[in-house]
Amino acid sequence: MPLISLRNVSKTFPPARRGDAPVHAIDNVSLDIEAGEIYGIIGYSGAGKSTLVRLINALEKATAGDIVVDGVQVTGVPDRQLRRLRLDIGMIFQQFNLFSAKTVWNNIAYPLRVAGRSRDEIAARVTELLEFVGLTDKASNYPEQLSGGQKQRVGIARALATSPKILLADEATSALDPETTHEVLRLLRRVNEELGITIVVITHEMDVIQTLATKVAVMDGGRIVEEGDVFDVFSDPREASSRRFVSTVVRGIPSPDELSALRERHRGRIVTFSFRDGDSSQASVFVDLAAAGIEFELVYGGVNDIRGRAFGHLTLALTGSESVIDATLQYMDGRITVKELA
Ligand SMILES: Nc1ncnc2c1ncn2[C@@H]1O[C@H](COP(=O)(O)OP(=O)(O)OP(=O)(O)O)[C@@H](O)[C@H]1O
Repeated sequence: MPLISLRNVSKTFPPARRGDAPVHAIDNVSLDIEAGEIYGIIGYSGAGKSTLVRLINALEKATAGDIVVDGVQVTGVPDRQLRRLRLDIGMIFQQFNLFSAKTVWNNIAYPLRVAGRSRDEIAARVTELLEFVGLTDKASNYPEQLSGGQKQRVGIARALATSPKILLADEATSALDPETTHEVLRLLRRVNEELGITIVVITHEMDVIQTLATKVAVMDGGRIVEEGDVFDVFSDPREASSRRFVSTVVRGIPSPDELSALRERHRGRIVTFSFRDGDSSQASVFVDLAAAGIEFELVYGGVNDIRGRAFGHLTLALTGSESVIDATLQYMDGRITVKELA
């Protein structure tokens, strides 16, 4: 059974002013997230990502549909049961949301105090968490004395305090520079691998999904337009909005404008060779072309790696005898995908 399951869930906000239309923030979304996954939700601002997550931890009530988290029906449960459910779900935020007047220690201890744990229990747990996030020496510092990356590590420790099964990360790295982002992503991966916690990552940054997630859903206008294994969505995005996101981190097939710029700078026929894990190696492209005596120049594209699986689109300018090029491309097509750009 999935750890998080949404069936035909919708959330409509009433209009802000009389006469305005209601906002369909979530529109008939169905989604399953299995225990142990790192599940990415990507989409532009306003796509409905935060609302989706707020529905999962019951900060918002769905207008329609069913949400089940860890076997508990979230929709329509009494408040007492919701409090228990929320202990099962930790959350981290873009702006960290730490208590500025509390030390690092007290920030992390806070949810344990709220949950009524004993002093000894709190001391042992906070010590353990500080060690896990590498901030033992900062226990008595205040948030303003920390860097952004350190603040987010405190946020993660606080979110983990009550040993939740699920961690929701809402744009958790969007306020951080690229290097600090990678440090936080590495920590999140440890949270998943070492503690077995299921993570739902909301972001508009495709590279966060590429380095962290195992599964991804692409949201647009309150709907999930594409969903699947990160490798599949990155290597072969089917929907236009997924293709736009993927193109921010993967150089695919050149756009018409890029193609005319390439034609100005390069002689020959412009051909894209696309390959995915499991296809015969991309090295064979160069071997086959060289064997046929065709000259080639790599003009666009690259090879991508997602968790050890490779895919890419290599666009080459080919020069040589027309008939030899035709025959060679025909021979190569089928073994890998060959597309001559018009
Ligand atoms: N409390 C609310 N009342 C009215 N409308 C809301 C409310 N919360 C969200 N919305 C609307 O719902 C839509 C989805 O918003 P949401 O914040 O979920 O998107 P998002 O993908 O998380 O965007 P962002 O990345 O900017 O946070 C938007 O049109 C937003 O204006």
